[in-house]
Amino acid sequence: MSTPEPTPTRITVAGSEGTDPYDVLVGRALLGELPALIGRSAKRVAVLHPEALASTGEVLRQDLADQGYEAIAIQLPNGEEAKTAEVAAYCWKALGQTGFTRTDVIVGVGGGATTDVAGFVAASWLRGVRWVAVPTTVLGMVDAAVGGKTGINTAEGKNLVGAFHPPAGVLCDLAALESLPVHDYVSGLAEIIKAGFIADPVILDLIEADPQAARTPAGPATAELVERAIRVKAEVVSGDLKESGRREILNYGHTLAHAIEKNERYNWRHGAAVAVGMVFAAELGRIAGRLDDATADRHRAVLEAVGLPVTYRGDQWPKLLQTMRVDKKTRGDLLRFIVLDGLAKPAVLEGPDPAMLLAAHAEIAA
Ligand SMILES: NC(=O)c1ccc[n+]([C@@H]2O[C@H](COP(=O)([O-])OP(=O)(O)OC[C@H]3O[C@@H](n4cnc5c(N)ncnc54)[C@H](O)[C@@H]3O)[C@@H](O)[C@H]2O)c1
Ligand SMILES: O=C(O)C(=O)C[C@@H](O)[C@H](O)[C@H](O)COP(=O)(O)O
Ligand SMILES: [Zn+2]
Repeated sequence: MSTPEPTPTRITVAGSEGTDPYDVLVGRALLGELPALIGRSAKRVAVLHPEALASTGEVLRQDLADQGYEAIAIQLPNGEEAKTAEVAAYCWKALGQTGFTRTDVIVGVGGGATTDVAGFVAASWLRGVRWVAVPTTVLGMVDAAVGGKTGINTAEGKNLVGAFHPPAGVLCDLAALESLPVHDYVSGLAEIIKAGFIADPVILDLIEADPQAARTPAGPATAELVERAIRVKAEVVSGDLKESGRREILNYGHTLAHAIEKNERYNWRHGAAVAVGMVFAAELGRIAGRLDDATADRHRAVLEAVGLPVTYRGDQWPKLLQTMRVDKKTRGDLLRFIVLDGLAKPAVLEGPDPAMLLAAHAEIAA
C-alpha cells in the first residue's frame, strides 16, 4: 500500500484592487487540484509549457482532455527566449484558431519565464482570461508565479511590456524540482535569499547552517525555504498588487540585475544577476550610511556560499547605468533603488549621488 501524500501547505494571497484572492499550494502530487481551479465553466484549456517540459505538458494536456476539456498544448522556447512579442503573438494565434473564449483557461507550466508569458497571454487575450500557474523551478515557485506580475521583454529592456493579472491559483509540486539543473536551482536561491534580507532573516540562518544542502531539492530545509519565501511574497503583494508602494521592496537587487541581464543578452540567469544586484544594493546602502558593515558583508558570504556570483565585468558601467534609467522604479530622471536600513528593513534610496553609485559599482566590479 502506498503512503498518502501529506496535506499540502496552503498560503493565501488576498484579493485587492478588484482582484480575487487565490491560494498557493506547496506539496507533492498536486495536479489533482487543477480541474477545481480551472472550473467547469471552461470548455477549452491551453497548456503553455517550455520545450524542456514537453512530456509534462503532454501529460497535463491528456489528463485535462480525459476530464472532458478541449485541451491544447502550446510549446514555448525554453527560458527567456519565450519572453518576446513574437512568442506572445504565436500564442494568440493558437488561441484564436482554437476559438478560445472568455470562460476558457490558460495553464502555465514551467519556470518563471514560462509563467510570465502565460500570464501575459492570459491578461491580453480578450482583455483577460483566467489562468493557473504550475511553477516547476524554485524561482517560479517562490517568486514569479505569485503576485500577478506578467510580461515580456523588448529590445530596450527586461519586462518592459506586461500587466498585473493574478492567477486563479498556484500549484507548487516540489517533485518538479528534482529534474531541475543545479544552476537553475541555485538561481532560484537568489530570490529566496532576497526574501531573507528584506523580510525573513530565518531564511538566511537556514541557508547558512548548511549551504550545500540548500543547493539541492533533497536538502532538509527545502520545503521550509520555499514556503517562507512564498509567505514573504504573498504578504507583500496582498497589500500592494500594482506596486504603488511597499511592493517595490521585492525589487531589491533588481535595478542592476535587469541591466546585467540585458547586457548579457539574457544569457545570465535572472537569479545570478539578482545576486550581483543585491551585493551592489547592499554596498550602496553601506556607502549611503544606512546599512551596517556586518549585514552588507553577509550578502557576499551567503550568496557565495551557495555558489551565486557577486561580481560583474567592471568595464560595462556606462551601459548598465544607461539601462538602469528605464527601470520601472525610475521617476522622470530620478533613479530609485531599494536599499536596507538594516536587516529586514527595506527602504527606498532616491537619486543617489553619481559618485555613490560609482563607489558601489567598484565593490562589485570584477
Ligand atoms: N513575475 C514575477 O514576479 C517574476 C519574479 C521573479 C522572476 N521572474 C522572471 O522569471 C524568469 C526566470 O525564471 P526561472 O529562473 O524559473 O527560469 P526559466 O523559466 O528561464 O527556466 C530555466 C530553465 O529551466 C527549464 N525548466 C523549467 N522547469 C524545469 C524542470 N522542472 N526541470 C528541468 N528543466 C526545467 C526551462 O525550460 C528553462 O530552460 C525571468 O524571466 C524573471 O524575470 C518573474
Ligand atoms: O513581484 C515583484 O514585484 C518583483 O519585483 C519580483 C521580482 O523578483 C521579479 O523579478 C519581477 O519580475 C521584477 O519586476 P519588474 O517590475 O522590475 O520588471
Ligand atoms: Zn526577480
